[in-house]
Amino acid sequence: KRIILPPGPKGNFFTGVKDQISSTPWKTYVQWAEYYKSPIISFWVYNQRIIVLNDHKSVRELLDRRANIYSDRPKSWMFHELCGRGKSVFNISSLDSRHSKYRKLMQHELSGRAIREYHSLLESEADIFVESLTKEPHAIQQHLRRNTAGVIMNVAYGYTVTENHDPFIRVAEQAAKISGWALAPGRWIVDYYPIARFLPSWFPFAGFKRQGEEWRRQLDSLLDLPHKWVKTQMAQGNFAQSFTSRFLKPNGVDFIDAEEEDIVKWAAGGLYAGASDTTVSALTSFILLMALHPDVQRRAQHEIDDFSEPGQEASISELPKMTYLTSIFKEMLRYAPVANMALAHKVIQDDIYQCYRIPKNSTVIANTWAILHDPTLFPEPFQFNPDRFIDKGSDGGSNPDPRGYTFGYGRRSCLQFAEVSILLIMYRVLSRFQVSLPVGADVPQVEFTPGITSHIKPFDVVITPRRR
Ligand code: HEM
Repeated sequence: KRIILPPGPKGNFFTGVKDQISSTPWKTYVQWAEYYKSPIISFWVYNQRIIVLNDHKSVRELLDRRANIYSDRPKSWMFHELCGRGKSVFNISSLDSRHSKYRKLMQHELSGRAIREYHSLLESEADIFVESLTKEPHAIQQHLRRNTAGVIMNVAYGYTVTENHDPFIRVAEQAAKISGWALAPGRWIVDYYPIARFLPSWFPFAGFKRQGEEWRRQLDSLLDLPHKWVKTQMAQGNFAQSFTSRFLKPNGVDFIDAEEEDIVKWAAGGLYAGASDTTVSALTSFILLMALHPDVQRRAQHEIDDFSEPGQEASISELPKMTYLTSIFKEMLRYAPVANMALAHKVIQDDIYQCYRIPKNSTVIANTWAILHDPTLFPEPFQFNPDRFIDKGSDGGSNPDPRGYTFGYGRRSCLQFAEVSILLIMYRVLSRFQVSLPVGADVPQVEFTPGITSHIKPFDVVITPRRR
């Protein structure tokens, strides 16, 4: 067979197909895949060759099985270089030795058995969440944000968030805002013509350079702030154990290597960035979907009631045994994917897949949304139906587990910690509250926001305490 590039639209000589991509690129890519009769498509955006994988087979084969060459990240010159974020957990090149060091540290602390260490923290933050929701049921978004930040700030720095307008949360939110501006696609000329980075800062068209330098200063100090706080607490002998403290003082001995300390600082910074918006998005979807599907909610509550006596809560380790609750969790991640296209990967050497040539340095995007809405994998994909994950035995069959897609791929995939923290809040909400639409309200259409992290567009729900 002739080895060719995957097919795709040609676009304009200077900008490629930039102007043909809608605000929901995952849908545009599905249309192109259908038009070109190939699940793998390729095109240019400015000077970047993009390859999009729209089916589960190519994603598994390339991003997972060939992870050794498909786990790099494409470079955003504005964010990585000018704003100095190239060392962040999400952006670091897979060829840099830091990449495997970050992953080892994070997996050691936040995957597998290690997660058990955090059960009591998760339980006490969930208690605070239930109490706040009982007092102010209309402020659900604030409580979800507070819960997510409370958990991750404690895990990363041993810092206890005491109020919704906590100063450390403001710091982290400011960093997230600046990152969003610096990463805005198509906004910075230097991302597409990297040679522009050599312009002197005073040059008339070099506003981006001055902006990058200013953001770099701000982001550096936002990253330093919580790290320095932990060090001060440790010096005073008055600190809670955390990801940072454990690595700064392993076995009670002071850490002295500046490079290793820098690695810990960046890894801890990555935890908040990874956890905050994603967890809030998943839990918001959960609340809205429960209001829209009272039958699903009722069935989950029956299951929960069978597991624990009235007035008692099941422990975290019992949650995975609740098969219907777990099915709701999977269906919510499938129906309303938090990250429709994960994060972009980059391939570091020329490769061949089927009859296609995948050139070195291409940006490779997994269209997670397309896979999770593929009717051959998930029949009636636009229906919210947790039953699809209940094992129906040899004749019924069930749909594949969406967690294999929604948390990303290969050597860039997410940490397991996300799962347990979300499942616990789902359980507590169903056990203690009733979620419904306001009386007499029309059933709203489910719509999604665009962006790297997608949310269901909010609508009014009523949350009332539930008696068991
Ligand atoms: C619903 C919740 C979450 C979802 C859907 C989610 C999804 C993702 C996705 C799609 C990626 C990118 C994978 C790729 O590039 O292939 C990722 C990476 C990552 N996530 Fe999550 N995430 C969630 C929660 C969390 C939480 C709670 C944490 C921290 C405790 C976290 C930390 C990370 C980290 C550190 C990475 C690393 C990436 C890298 O090596 O580049 N995430 N996640």
